[in-house]
Formats: sequence, C-alpha cells, structure tokens
Amino acid sequence: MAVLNRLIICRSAASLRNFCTESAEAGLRRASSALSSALPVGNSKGKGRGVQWVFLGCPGVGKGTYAARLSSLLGVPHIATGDLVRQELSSRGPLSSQLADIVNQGKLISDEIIIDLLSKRLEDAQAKGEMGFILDGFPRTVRQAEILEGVTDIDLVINLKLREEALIAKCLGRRICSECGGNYNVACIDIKSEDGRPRMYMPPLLPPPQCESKLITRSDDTEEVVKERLRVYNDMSRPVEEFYRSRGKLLEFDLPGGIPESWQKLLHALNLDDHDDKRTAAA
Ligand SMILES: Nc1ncnc2c1ncn2[C@@H]1O[C@H](COP(=O)(O)OP(=O)(O)O)[C@@H](O)[C@H]1O
Repeated sequence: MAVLNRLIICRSAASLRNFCTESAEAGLRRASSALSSALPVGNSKGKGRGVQWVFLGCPGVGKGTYAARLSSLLGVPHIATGDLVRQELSSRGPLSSQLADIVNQGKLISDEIIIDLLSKRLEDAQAKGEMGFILDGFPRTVRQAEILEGVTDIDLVINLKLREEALIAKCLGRRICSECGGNYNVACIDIKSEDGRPRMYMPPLLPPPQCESKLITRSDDTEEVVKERLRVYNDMSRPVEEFYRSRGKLLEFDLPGGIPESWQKLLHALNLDDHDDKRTAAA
C-alpha cells in the first residue's frame, strides 16, 4: 500500500522531483537528529568535556597523521569518516557495493549516509565514555558543516595545507599494513626552492621489517582517482574553509616539511608546546 501511495505521488515529473527532494530532505533530517542524539547532552564550551576539533585539508595532506597524534596527546577520539566508510566497505553490508563505486570514482558519499556512519561512531564513543573528538574528513560540504554547527559547538578547525605536487605524490606513496593497520608512505618528496619558496623535503615513512611484505594500497589512491578527489575537494570542500573562517574558527597551517618538523610547529601554533605528554605522543 505504501508503495502504491508513493507511485501515485510520483505521477508527474514535477511531483516526482518534489517527492525525491522531500525524501532526501527527510532522510537528512532523520540523520541530523540521530547525530544530535549521538552527542552528549550539554556539550557546550568549557571545562569538563574534551576538545571538539575538526581537521580540513586536501587528500594526502596528512590530516590522519596529525589528527591521530593530537588525539593521543589530548585524550580524545580521532574520528576519520574515510575510515568509517572503509569499515563499512569491508563489512560487506547492504551499502558496501554502492559505496565502493562512489569511493573508487573519487566522489563524495551522500550527506545522509556519512552522517549516519558518524552518528553510529559517536554513539559508540558515548557508550565508552569517550569525551570530545577530533574529526578528520568531516565536514566536507557546507551542508555537513551547517548540520554539525546546528548540533554542537566546534572549538577549532585546523586547515592543513601543502603544495599540490606534494599531495599527489603523497597519495600515490601511501601504504597500509594489512595486518596491523599501520600507515606508511614510500614517497620521498624533495621539491627544490623556487620563486622565493623554500625547498620542501619530506622523507618516506617506511614500515618496520615485519610489515614490509603485507603492505596494501587503497583502491582510490590511483593517479586518476586522486586527481578527481582533488577536484572534488576544490569544488565541494574548499567552501567549508570559508564557512569556518567567517566564524573565526579557522587556523591555517602550512606544513613546512616532514613529520618531526611539522609536528613541533603545529604544537606551537596550537599553544601546546608545553603539554606534558607531548614527547610521548611524538615518539
Ligand atoms: N564527510 C564525507 N562526506 C562524503 N564522503 C566522504 C566523507 N568522508 C569520507 N568520504 C568518502 O570516503 C572517501 C575516503 O575518504 P578519506 O579517507 O577521508 O580520503 P582523503 O584521503 O581523500 O582525504 C572519500 O573520497 C569519500 O568518497
């Protein structure tokens, strides 16, 4: 009966458009309300809750690396929506083949699905008593940013930046250990100084011997797909930078080089130089 009603509603092209729009809107409203419930009640600014930070930046810039380090430094979960998508893909659940097509073309997953995945992760965080979060890869559209802004206070948004030639090389050099999940990079980036810009040297981050034979490459880290992801970033995610800039929340951070140098400068920019656990996290 419900199906019949829908068919009647969709009789004309105009009503079909309305129905589809309404349906997508309704799905997004449901996902937003799930996101709101997945966040702790009364999560306003102040002591008693962990930081609520967001990392923005192009594919390959190193969001995952620095977000993971900061999350262990500050004791808050690092939530990467790309990881949530990859978990969903490997679970071979009902969504996985649809998601695999989108990811392997370098496109974005719908706001509704990504917000559902994020809500589930935040619910788990609540259940485990985790406080705060560092989001990596979310929000990626202005719509996602508006929804997040509607349900919680984001304290700070760190926009990581790196030259485009380095981004592509870093994505193509990325390797993951299929056994321990460790992230490595075999690219050695050495961009000569030019037009007043300093030389940039980023040494490879090689795996330990026990991981060497188990390295895999992400299926979306091919040159063609990386270029498409960069295009999609410029199109859909660049405006998110302005969204937070206009709210005074954006910290721009140009990566100066490899991890040791960049990490120290990032800590300085975040006023975390004297943080007690700094050395442990950086080890
Ligand atoms: N917030 C999001 N909105 C839509 N799609 C997303 C989002 N986060 C991740 N994805 C999907 O997962 C893929 C991998 O994400 P991620 O690991 O963050 O990649 P990247 O290295 O491009 O930053 C993206 O290309 C996209 O298809």
